[in-house]
Amino acid sequence: MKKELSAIEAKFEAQKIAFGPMYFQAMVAMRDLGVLEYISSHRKGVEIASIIRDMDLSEYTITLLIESAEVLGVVEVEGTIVRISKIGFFFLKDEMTRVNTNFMNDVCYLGAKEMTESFKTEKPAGLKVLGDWPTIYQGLSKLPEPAKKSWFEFDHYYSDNAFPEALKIVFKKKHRNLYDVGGNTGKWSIACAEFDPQVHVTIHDLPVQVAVAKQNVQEKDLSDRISFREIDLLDSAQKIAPGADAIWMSQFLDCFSKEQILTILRNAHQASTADTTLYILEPFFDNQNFPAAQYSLVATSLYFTIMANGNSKMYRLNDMKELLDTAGFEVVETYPLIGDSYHTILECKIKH
Ligand SMILES: C[S@@+](CC[C@H](N)C(=O)[O-])C[C@H]1O[C@@H](n2cnc3c(N)ncnc32)[C@H](O)[C@@H]1O
Repeated sequence: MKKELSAIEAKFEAQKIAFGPMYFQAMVAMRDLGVLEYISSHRKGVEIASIIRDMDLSEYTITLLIESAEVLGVVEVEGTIVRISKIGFFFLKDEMTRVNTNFMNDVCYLGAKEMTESFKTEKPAGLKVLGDWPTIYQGLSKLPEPAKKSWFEFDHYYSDNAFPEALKIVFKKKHRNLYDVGGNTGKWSIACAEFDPQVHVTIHDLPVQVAVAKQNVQEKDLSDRISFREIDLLDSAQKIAPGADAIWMSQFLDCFSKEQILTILRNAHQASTADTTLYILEPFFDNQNFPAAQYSLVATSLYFTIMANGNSKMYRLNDMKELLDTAGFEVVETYPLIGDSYHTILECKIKH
């Protein structure tokens, strides 16, 4: 059973919420000013006076950053010596933490102030700080820097980890014709074309994204193996064409509300026969091995609220299975937490 907190402990926890954004920015500053790296490079610890002497920063800056980091457990201070802690090491060196921090800072931070408004209107009220689009998807390829770099690093970090194992799973079957729905920059489609020399892939995405994917495919000299379909899958009049052996949706359905997911799955259903396999790759937040994964995925849902479209989120595994069932699909195989990733693949067929 969870230990009950004393009133003093609970009040302290509440302050962590109250001041969280300030500490977050202090750690970003400490990282970006190079102070954390400097401390980390002295593994046994370093005199605070030496940091002030060696770095082109004031005593005020160094001492306040160290005081903030000590509160968070990012550094340990003993007398006049400071050293990096295990938490500090992960904040500085761990790739997932770096990608998440930059995503929060460059894409989400300014817009997060519009959280209440976003929930009230179910619109991404924070998105206006990046551009004037109804959802972030119309603006992805035109995001201002550094938001664009951080958005794509975040998206690719998670899907890239899943792709090597996913390729082995998908190509256990021979697929001649594969649709990559929400194909984004074309990474998965290119990986498929390189993995199986006989497969033909069609990227389905919004026009702005298709333009970027086309360029990437041309650069890889794969234009005869990868085609494009400009499509807005929120418009149920725009039908997915029949003829696919496999329909692939990776980190795609979490971009939509449950009602919208049903519309999209029904669209996939009308394009499917008994020979079509639908693959869904998603990081479901309730089947993760590590608490850091669930914590990150729920925060990602809040990004969808304020910046992406105001009504989508990361889902539970069973939510997705129920939506698939309602749309007329059965899950024939579940591949949980494939490879070194947070993703599960649901392999689906139409119900007879
Ligand atoms: C989070 S990205 C996933 C990218 C890729 N599949 C991956 O796993 O990295 C979602 C993709 O869905 C596309 N998308 C969003 N709304 C869409 C819509 N209404 N119709 C078609 N594609 C859409 C976006 O443009 C984007 O490329």
